[in-house]
Order: sequence, then structure tokens, then C-alpha cells
Amino acid sequence: MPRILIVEDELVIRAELRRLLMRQGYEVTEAGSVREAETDQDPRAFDLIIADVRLPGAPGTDLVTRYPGTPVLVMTSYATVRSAVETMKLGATEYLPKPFDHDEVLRLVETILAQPRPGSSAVEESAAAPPPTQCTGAPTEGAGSDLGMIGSSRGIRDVFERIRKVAPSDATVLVLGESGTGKELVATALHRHSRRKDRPFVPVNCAAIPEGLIESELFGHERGAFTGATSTHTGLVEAADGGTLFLDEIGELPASAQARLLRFLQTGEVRHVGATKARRVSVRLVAATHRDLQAMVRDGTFRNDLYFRLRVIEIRIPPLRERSGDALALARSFVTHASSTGRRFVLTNDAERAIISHPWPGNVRELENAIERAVILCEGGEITPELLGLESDESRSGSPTTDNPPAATSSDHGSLSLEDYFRKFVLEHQDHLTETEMARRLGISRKALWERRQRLGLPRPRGA
Ligand SMILES: Nc1ncnc2c1ncn2[C@@H]1O[C@H](COP(=O)(O)OP(=O)(O)OP(=O)(O)O)[C@@H](O)[C@H]1O
Repeated sequence: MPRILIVEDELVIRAELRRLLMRQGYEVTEAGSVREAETDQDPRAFDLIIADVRLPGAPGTDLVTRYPGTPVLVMTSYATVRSAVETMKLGATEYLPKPFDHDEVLRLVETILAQPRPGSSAVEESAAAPPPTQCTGAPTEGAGSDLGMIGSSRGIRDVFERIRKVAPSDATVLVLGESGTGKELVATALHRHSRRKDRPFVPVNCAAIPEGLIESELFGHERGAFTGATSTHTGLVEAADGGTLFLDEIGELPASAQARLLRFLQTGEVRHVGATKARRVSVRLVAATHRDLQAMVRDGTFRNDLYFRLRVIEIRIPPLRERSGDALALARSFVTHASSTGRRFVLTNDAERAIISHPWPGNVRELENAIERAVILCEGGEITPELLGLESDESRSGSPTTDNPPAATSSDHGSLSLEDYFRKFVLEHQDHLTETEMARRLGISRKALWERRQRLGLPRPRGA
């Protein structure tokens, strides 16, 4: 019978786990800390270690790095996607957020024990095989935790399934969804679950690069190709050689760059601006947009042939308002993450109700920002609806559309709303400040500056 070592200092949980595993016939040994596990036992002698992250003395994750040949199932009550990802990066076999579900634990244990151990002949045989793409029984609440994503609604589970299915292939993927739904996260997951995962992932926001520079940024240029091209420059497509190129906001790509991208997709070759020779590269393309590309094709602003090349596989992320239950799960996870930095926070029942009923026009990003803001403003540990600062029903005007998301929440402090302030600042400074400097002064990222410009109808003057 497989031997399992439980390293957990909470006696009630330890006893519960022991009973559960022993009922299935596993041989179970217990320890209350990493030190105890190492002094009283030889952790390598076990088929599986189940360890809590927070233990007196050293964290349970130390066992992951100290005994790389032994599978470790790491559990913690401070579950967040980020810490899960960190733990998996250390080499943990699986990750289990507490409180756990008995069936879930047993399924995970069975799956792990069924996998060949490093050093066994079965491993050598399968070493050349591609990595497993199926999620091996990740927790229900975190059905996408292996992908670094949260959600268990039907809509998002379809997305997870599609990611796992298409990630291992080299097919071009078009990710569609409203702003803030997680398109970049999907692209990252596709890369991480592909055979290219150890090669570069190069994200490019097409809208953030001035029109006049985009071709040379993407495809590189030769010395002297244009005024200012003082040396040969490698483009981002070449930088992604062997890996994945993520073209975000592909709908913003100007016509000349669309033509070049199409040629690259047809031939697999890149030619620097101003060069006569092309170079073959191996790049998987993932593109994303919040725009209706089909409509853009119809009105002639996006090439039909490129559109068909891009949408070999389409992944459509539903807006958060259509993903029942996900907003609350995401909110709790963001709060838990904020709590892991030292202070403890909790959502009040009213705040949870407000989160459930809010339509989240800005999707997950809006929710993330609302929690971040609440945590900053929170003086005790309780996050109330007021701290979330959600727009009331009355102040919401109509339902959002993909192309025209509603404006940001206005601040009720002072006479100038945040929007007005932003608008005024941009109009006053855009002629003499770079976008980077303007974003820095506003205290936001360049991407956020670009997004807010779009939302408020203040696009950056082309060529700026
Ligand atoms: N399912 C999810 N689980 C956890 N975090 C998520 C999820 N979806 C989105 N996020 C978080 O929400 C934020 C916005 O996600 P992301 O940038 O991927 O959205 P996007 O659709 O690419 O946005 P945009 O269209 O504006 O570029 C990020 O911080 C991301 O980590």
C-alpha cells in the first residue's frame, strides 16, 4: 500500500486527513513540522507527502525543494492563485486550498500516486512525451488553478477546457472578450501549457506602439531603412523565436502591419524593414482583441484574409456578469491575497451581496481594482460595500457594449471627478510629455493610460 506522510500542525485537520486516507487503505504517518518530519522519518521513503504551507519553523514548501524525487501535495488555507502558481513553480506536484473537499483530496492523491516517480523506468520512457495537458483534478473552486485562473462557472470552465485542449498544438489562437476579462491571462496559460513553455513569451500591445514604428518594432529593421535607423534592430517576432508571440489589441494594427503579419503567417519568415532577405522563425501566435473583428472586416478596416488566418482556434471569454459565482470567488481570492501580506481582511456579507449583484462592466480588472482600493482604504479588517466604491444602479447608464465600455467611476471627492481630472491632465500634457512620463505622473501603467484614453474617447494622436 502507498505510504503517505502528512505534515500539518493543526491537529483537527491532521486527524481528519489521516482518517480519510486510512479508510482508503493508505499507510499514513504524521508530523507537526518539517523538522519533525525530517528527524523522525526519512521523507524520501514515502510515496507522497501532504504538507501545509504554514507550519511552525520552516514552511511546508521547503519539502518540495529538499526532496525533488518525492511528490508533494501542498495545502494552505491562504489559497490564492498567485501563491498556487509560486508553489507549483517550486516544483510541488499539486496544490490544495483549504478547507478541502474529501472527494477532491482522494482524487488528487490517486492521480499523483498513479504518476510515475522521477527515476523510475516509466519516467525515463515518458520523458520525451509532451507534458500532460489535462488538469489532474484541481480543486473545484480553482478549476483553473493549474492555468493560473479562478472561476467555476460553466462559461469559464469551457474556456479552461479549450485552453488545455489547444495549448499543446502550434495553432494560432484568437482570444476574444471584453476589456479586463482575462485575455492576457489566457494567452499566458496557453504558453505555459505548451511545449514552448521554456522559451520566450513576448506580449505586445499593438495599440501602445505608434503607427509609424509598429512594423519595425514587430519585424525589425536594417540599418538605414529609414531616418533614425542607425543600427540593425531585431523585431519582437524574432525575439519570440521558439516561443509564443502575444499580439494584444490586434484590431489596432494598421493596414501595412496587417499585410506584413499575414505574410509572416503564410511563410513563417520575417523580413526586417529595409531588408531583402528573410529569416525563418518558429513562433506561435496568440492574438487578442475586445473589438468585433468581423465587423471591422465588413467595414474594411481589418483584412479578411488575416482574420481567417488568426481565427484558426477561437477562445471567447464571457464577460464577468455572465459568469455566475465567479465574481465572488475572484473577490475572495483577491482579499485572501491581500491578507497574505500581513493584515487580515474579510468581506462583510453586505459587501459579498454587492459583489454578486454588481454587473462588473470593467470585468475582472474592475473587481481587482475595487478590492485593491478597499484594502487601501480599510481601517479595520472588514471590507464593506462603501469601501468597494461600486457605482449604484442609478448612476449606471445602460448596459456596456464591447466597443464602448462605460466610463470609470467618478470620484465624489472634490469638484473634479477622476475622469475630468484625467481628461484635463492628458489634454494639457500630451503635446509635451511622452506617454511613459504621463503614465508615471498619473501613477498608472502605460497600458492603463492607453485603456483609459480609449474608454474616454481620447485616443493618442497617431505617430505620437
Ligand atoms: N479568471 C481569472 N482569475 C484570476 N485573475 C484574473 C482572471 N481573469 C482576469 N484576471 C485578472 O484581471 C486582470 C485583467 O486581466 P487581463 O489583463 O488578462 O485582461 P484583458 O482581457 O487582457 O484586458 P484588456 O482587454 O484590457 O487588455 C489581471 O490582473 C488578471 O490577472
